[in-house]
Amino acid sequence: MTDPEIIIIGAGAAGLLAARELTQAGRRVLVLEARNRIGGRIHTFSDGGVSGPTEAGAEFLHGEVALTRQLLEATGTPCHDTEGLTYEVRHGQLSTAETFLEDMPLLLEKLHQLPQDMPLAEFLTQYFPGNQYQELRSMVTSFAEGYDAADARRVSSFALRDEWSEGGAEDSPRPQGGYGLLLAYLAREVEAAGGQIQLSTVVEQISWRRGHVTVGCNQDRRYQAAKLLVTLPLGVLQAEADTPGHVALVPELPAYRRAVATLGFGPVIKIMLEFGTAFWEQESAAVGHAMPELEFLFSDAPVPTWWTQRPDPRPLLTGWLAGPAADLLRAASDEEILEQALSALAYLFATSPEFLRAQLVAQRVVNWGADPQARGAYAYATVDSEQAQQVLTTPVEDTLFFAGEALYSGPAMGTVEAAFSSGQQAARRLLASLA
Ligand SMILES: Cc1cc2nc3c(=O)[nH]c(=O)nc-3n(C[C@H](O)[C@H](O)[C@H](O)COP(=O)(O)OP(=O)(O)OC[C@H]3O[C@@H](n4cnc5c(N)ncnc54)[C@H](O)[C@@H]3O)c2cc1C
Ligand SMILES: NC(=O)Cc1c[nH]c2ccccc12
Repeated sequence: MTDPEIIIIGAGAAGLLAARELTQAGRRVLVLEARNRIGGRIHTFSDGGVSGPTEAGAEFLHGEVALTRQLLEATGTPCHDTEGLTYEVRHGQLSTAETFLEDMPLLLEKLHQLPQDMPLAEFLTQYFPGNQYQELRSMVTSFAEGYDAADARRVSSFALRDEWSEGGAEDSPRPQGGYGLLLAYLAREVEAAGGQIQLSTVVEQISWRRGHVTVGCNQDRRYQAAKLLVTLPLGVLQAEADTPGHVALVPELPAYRRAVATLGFGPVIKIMLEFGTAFWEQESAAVGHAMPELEFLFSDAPVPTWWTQRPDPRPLLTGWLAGPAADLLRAASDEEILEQALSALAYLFATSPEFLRAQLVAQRVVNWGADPQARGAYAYATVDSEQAQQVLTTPVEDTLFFAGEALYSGPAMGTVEAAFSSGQQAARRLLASLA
């Protein structure tokens, strides 16, 4: 390719959607991607002994997802609702969960009366004080930490109010065959329109002036263009100099870095365990707690959340640890995490880690907080998010543009749809600046 007009950093959902928009508008585009694969926080894998496509990152569709649905249609990918029973284990007691939180109506009522936004932890101490509400405070905090990967001391109460008013996680369809299919399709479209996607290219430095950028990468490679779209994950933009993943800006953009620090970005550890059989379906000599038709399992175990692939009968259990609890394990080895996961499962199913190990066919631990190209899983709103997003979505001198799930200001920040939508918006702004 002759020199590109536009460089895009990152071949995730935001970067690839933007690249398609720009190449199809006739622009010369070069996408630089650090990893040896496309997709970023979408990673559908089939290796390592699993019996089918398995999601290491994004897995579910959240709410209205117009752009995602268009891509599902274009690729002929059907979507399956999850189905089955939700169980709960607390203090060693197994039950089927009727409702997530009995006091949800009361919680929502207080949230809707709240005149001014504040972090969740502050809201709970102020509006639900004392011993009487101890259980409520702890359940609500665990939910925000465990689902939104948020720190309760920072996450916006208004954002949670809006999320919970919409019914939360009840419907969780999945693309059959995985999200990876959509990203592979986008990459094909980009290449068909003349765009280039270059893998294993780690951007280390962005030097810029109005109308010109030089991007310095590993192996002393340099690329130049008139405009740059940065889709680096928020965690990478938050990384300080001399920490893994850091990308230098020359000259620096202090107001942008401050905005980046204002937004929340939480870690997730996902543990995929495939077994010889779905041993949880019936009670046996080895398994004290059977959970027939298990879909979701919520608990007080150190790895608290688990799910199956129902309606797909594959004997795969996915463990999920997020927020401050995942933060504590950022530096832990995968083997340590696997051990914790197996001992959590032993408690939950009233069995032994040895029994579980003997049943294990394939395993994978993905510690997103420890990944230098992500440094976390997804963004959450803080009290000052809106202003910060306004700063970050304003192009710098019509030369530097930013996109990514964290910059999407609609109701589903932190999702694949948010990333697609933010990529599309940034591409359109960029095109307008070229007109
Ligand atoms: C465990 C997990 C579960 C999730 N579950 C869901 C879910 O169920 N549903 C949902 O909708 N969303 C989910 N999400 C969120 C969703 O995956 C993200 O919001 C979305 O994929 C982000 O896309 P993006 O393009 O903004 O960022 P990314 O996908 O992170 O793309 C950025 C790209 O930049 C690259 N990069 C980083 N550093 C450099 C560098 N120095 N040089 C060059 N390239 C670099 C990265 O490798 C990456 O490919 C989940 C995320 C995680 C981690
Ligand atoms: N299991 C999930 O879908 C987690 C998730 C991804 N992005 C989010 C945004 C908000 C809340 C949860 C999520």
